[in-house]
Amino acid sequence: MIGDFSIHATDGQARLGELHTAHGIVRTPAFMPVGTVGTVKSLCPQDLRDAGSQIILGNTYHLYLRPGDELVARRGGLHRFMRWDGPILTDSGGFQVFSLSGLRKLTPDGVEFRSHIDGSKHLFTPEKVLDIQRNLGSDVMMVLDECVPYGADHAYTLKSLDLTHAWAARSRENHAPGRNGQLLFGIVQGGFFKDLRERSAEAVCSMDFEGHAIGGLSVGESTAEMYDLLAHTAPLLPAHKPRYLMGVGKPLDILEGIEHGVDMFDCVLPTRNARNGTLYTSQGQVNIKRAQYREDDEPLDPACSCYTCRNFSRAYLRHLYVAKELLSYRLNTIHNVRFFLDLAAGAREAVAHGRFEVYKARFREIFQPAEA
Ligand SMILES: Cc1ccc(CCc2c3nc[nH]c3cc3c(=O)[nH]c(N)nc23)cc1
Ligand SMILES: [Zn+2]
Repeated sequence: MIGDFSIHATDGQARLGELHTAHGIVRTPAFMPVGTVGTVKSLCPQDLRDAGSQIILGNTYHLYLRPGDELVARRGGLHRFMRWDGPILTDSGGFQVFSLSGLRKLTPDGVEFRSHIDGSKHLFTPEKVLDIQRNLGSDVMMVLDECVPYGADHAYTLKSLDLTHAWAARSRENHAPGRNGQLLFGIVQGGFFKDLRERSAEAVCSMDFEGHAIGGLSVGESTAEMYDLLAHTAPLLPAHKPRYLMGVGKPLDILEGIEHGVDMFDCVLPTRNARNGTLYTSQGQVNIKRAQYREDDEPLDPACSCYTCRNFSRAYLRHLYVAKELLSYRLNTIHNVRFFLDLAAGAREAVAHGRFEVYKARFREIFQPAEA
């Protein structure tokens, strides 16, 4: 049934699961490529399918401002508009307001902000952002929350929880479980305070959401801080529902999350870094602009079977990047998205066979080789 989450194997806290959505089953642990204005930059839907994408992220904030969620609804919803027939998860937009919009104001009713496109004034309330996500036709919707800025003190973070929890309750009230097959996930906040993380998990996980996200991480903190709060917070979320770690992360961060029982991940790294020539391979990171690749006939990653690695040399990829050719974006993004999707697919395989620890250790060797 839509919304069902079943666990098929476990390996320590790591689990192999399946989330049933209106547009298909998501096998977890899953990596979700980040789409912004109705596209995963430079990729077409077929590229996404070829790379193994199951579920992609759509951006509520951007689509609301342009072309408008009501226009998308009139065009049949985001799936039809962008020709992606798999599951789509959309964020509530509050986080994007704080990272993109200049003028914004937090009020008990919602977030007031000015469009970064034309300066027009807008108000995101818990109910409004659900109307937008319903218009987009998202399969998994997120509640409006306040992502507390890194470094906020205990008092501010505590006060912010009152708002975030009140908004979560209003969101659940506004969208009944199973409505139109669109799932609603709650978001746990609490900053970097373990007592507030417990308080938020207690409050949010008692509101009968179909899944729970860990918010407020990947906001500029150190890896050690992120891992510490992750280890503390993940087990507080009910094990029988999907756990989504928002905005995470680098390959090793995703594996750390899986080890602690997280099921869903999103990160802009594969797409953003593809555009600045930072490529992820089975031999570590490759900065394709480096002179050492000028005459390198080898594929970017001999262990990768993506279109880019099957057809082009590092020399050609470097040339495209240096020449600022549009094809550079596309070939680099095809590879990086495939790398992150293969990382998740390999993790599912490893958990299924009780070999996750070895799998994680292999990647640590690649991306964080032990000091020689
Ligand atoms: C299209 C899209 C882009 C990005 C996201 C996740 C964006 C994101 C975070 N990214 C890094 N850290 C993050 C924390 C939060 C958070 O606490 N709350 C919300 N609602 N989103 C977050 C979702 C969808
Ligand atoms: Zn490749």
